[in-house]
Amino acid sequence: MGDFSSLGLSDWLIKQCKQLGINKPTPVQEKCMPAILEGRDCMGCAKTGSGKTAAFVLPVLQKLSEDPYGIFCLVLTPTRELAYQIAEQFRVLGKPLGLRDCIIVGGMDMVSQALELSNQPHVVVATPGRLADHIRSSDTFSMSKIKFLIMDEADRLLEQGCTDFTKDLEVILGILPAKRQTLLFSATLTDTLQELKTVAMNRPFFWESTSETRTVDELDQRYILTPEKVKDAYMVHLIQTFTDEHDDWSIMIFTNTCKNCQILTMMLREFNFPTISLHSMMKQKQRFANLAKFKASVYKILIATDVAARGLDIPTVQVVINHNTPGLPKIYIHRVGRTARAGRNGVSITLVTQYDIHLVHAIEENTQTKLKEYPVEEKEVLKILTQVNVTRRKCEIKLESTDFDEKKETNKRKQMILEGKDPDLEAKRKAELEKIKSQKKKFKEKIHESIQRQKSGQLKKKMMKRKLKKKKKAEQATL
Ligand SMILES: Nc1ncnc2c1ncn2[C@@H]1O[C@H](COP(=O)(O)OP(=O)(O)OP(=O)(O)O)[C@@H](O)[C@H]1O
Repeated sequence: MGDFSSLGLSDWLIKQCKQLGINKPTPVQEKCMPAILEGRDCMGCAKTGSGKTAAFVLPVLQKLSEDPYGIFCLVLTPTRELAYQIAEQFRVLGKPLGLRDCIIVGGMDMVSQALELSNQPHVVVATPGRLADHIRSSDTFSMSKIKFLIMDEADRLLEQGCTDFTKDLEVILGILPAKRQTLLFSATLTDTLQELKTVAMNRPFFWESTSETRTVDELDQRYILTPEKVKDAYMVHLIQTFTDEHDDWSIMIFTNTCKNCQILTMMLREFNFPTISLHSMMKQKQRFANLAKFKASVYKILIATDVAARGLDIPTVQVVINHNTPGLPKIYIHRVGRTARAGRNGVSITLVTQYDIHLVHAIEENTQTKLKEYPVEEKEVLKILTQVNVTRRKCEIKLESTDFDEKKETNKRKQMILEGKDPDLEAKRKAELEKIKSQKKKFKEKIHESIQRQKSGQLKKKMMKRKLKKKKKAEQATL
């Protein structure tokens, strides 16, 4: 493996890297940085925690130092927390340049963001929705001269998931110059390669790590097969065991919904575990504050939805627990990738119900890794089962008495308004659709009934005929 200077990095940047303990380039850095410094587009696909951020930050800073101006580089990323983390890397590594960065994410004050944008920062790190809002509503900044467009977690940005960035990306790409370098990075690029190629067209250099497996070797991947009703007890037992055995540990727990995230947090607090949550129904400031407290080990357990599944780099995380089995292998790869980063060891434990076994098979096939069973003293789990389930129910009742569901409804309405939809009209449409669906269902049931009736009528007739035939035969025989 070469060193940073043989890749073309300047001494001042190498010195900055050393200060952060970055001494030798990782493979993704070694392969992608020369191509980027050469002026090529680049798509880098490397495992979680393998240093993809520095693979694009370092060459951008090198180029910026040769010709500094604003706005030089735009980084797009799917989550707000990740935007802050990337901006921090730029700021720390680019300190000697007096780098000015600007973070444009939802949930924060739009006016001060607009002001920062108009001051021509060198680097803008943004989530697509908020940046597109600024482009639509203001003409006080220009991105027509940017040299670099970077899409971190590029596959997530380009896929049409529950948060669809397509429209916002169209707006953003519309104001960027055609002559630019586009850099795309993720641990799971290959699934969306074709879409990505349409964004990066300048002789793109594509690099993917050659390893057969898609997760890191340092990660011990485990599962526990459990009935749905015993899941929480297993989780509490696991946390208790980790607490007893380790002083210096932190755990990330992933769950499927904001509500579940909230309930599990309340429940673990009832058991006196230092727990904090992160999900999209929280106020943005609270999200940042909770993440900061977790990073600083004030709280040792973070319960999150998939909003925290990608990119977050928290070296103290030794354990990831999947409270639900992720429906997609890609999501699994990112979730478990929050531990065992940069050569460290880590454990992931996925709670699997009988209905999720096919999902585990899909994960194993995709990652080319076999998950091993995590040994647990079942007796110990059963001892706490009733207490855990009663506590959960108590927390559910407590949450129901708050305005959590109402807030969810309000958030949904807000989202619709932002998407240019009328929530009342949408509700009416939904109700009409439901009506049509139920009418169709009734109609189908009626048809089914009448066919059944016809069939049974025909059957009766056949039976009658058979009876008559038999009777005739019997009469003829007696004659
Ligand atoms: N060359 C290096 N040597 C040692 N550590 C490094 C090196 N490059 C980066 N790191 C450190 O490795 C950690 C993980 O890096 P980074 O967050 O960039 O991973 P990533 O590949 O983007 O992961 P993910 O796919 O989860 O987003 C960071 O703490 C970073 O400082």
